[in-house]
Amino acid sequence: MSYIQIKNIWKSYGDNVVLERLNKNVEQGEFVTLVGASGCGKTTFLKMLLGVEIPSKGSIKLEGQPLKAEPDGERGIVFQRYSVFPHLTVRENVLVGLELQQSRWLGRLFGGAKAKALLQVDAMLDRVGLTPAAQRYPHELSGGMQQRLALAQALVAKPKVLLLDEPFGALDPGIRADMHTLVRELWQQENLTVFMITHDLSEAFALGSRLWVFDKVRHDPQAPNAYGASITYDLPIHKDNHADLAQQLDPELTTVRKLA
Ligand SMILES: Nc1ncnc2c1ncn2[C@@H]1O[C@H](COP(=O)(O)OP(=O)(O)OP(=O)(O)O)[C@@H](O)[C@H]1O
Repeated sequence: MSYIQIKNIWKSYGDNVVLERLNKNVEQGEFVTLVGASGCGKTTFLKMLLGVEIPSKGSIKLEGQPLKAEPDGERGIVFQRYSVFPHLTVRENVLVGLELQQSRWLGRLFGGAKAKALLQVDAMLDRVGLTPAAQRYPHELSGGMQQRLALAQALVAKPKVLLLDEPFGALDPGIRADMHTLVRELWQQENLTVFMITHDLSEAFALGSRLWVFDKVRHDPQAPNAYGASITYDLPIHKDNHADLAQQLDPELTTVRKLA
């Protein structure tokens, strides 16, 4: 049995069919990179994996169990546009990641539980290199530091699945390279299963172990919303096949570039 089983997923909003006929199995520890034209439903797919969107049809199973209809500690997410609590320090923001998981109803931890949580928070800040900035507020951080904080917040609750929605899209190339190294380390050390949306194919090749291209296979010019996107390519990524992949993906590459 595969770790994640995606069976005949469809997603519509009213008459707008966004995704159709998604059927995939993913094993634990895979790093799946998702590319496709803007608006084709990649974020919607990630939200279904997170549990904040429900498929219109079909099922997603994690370790054989249907996904819970709301996010839980099993899955952590990082968005491109970072959204943390501006009035909380870096350390407090990461603590929130644990409090939301461990104290569902109260949303706060106290006493011994809080002291224990803070040890985890400090260890996580150390992993992402933010210990010196622990007492700073988000507006005092650079873009790269903000994304490190977003990663720390998503990972502190020890999720098994990490969902990344263009997490590095707004970063300068040098900072991006640092973030790639960090994400690779965290992926390998924590044995995470990762899904990452990107508009940058070289980033997809550099980080992923598998590439999915989302695209529409059916079009009706009279009714552009009648058909959704499917996964049209599912390709293994190896260190030495990037050039071959780029060649195979030429039409998509153009689309992705045009719309990025
Ligand atoms: N809550 C919603 N209600 C109605 N329509 C929605 C909702 N969320 C997304 N959509 C629609 O679903 C389609 C897919 O959106 P989505 O954000 O998943 O695309 P995407 O591939 O991630 O795009 P991008 O690459 O630009 O981020 C769009 O047409 C969008 O307008």
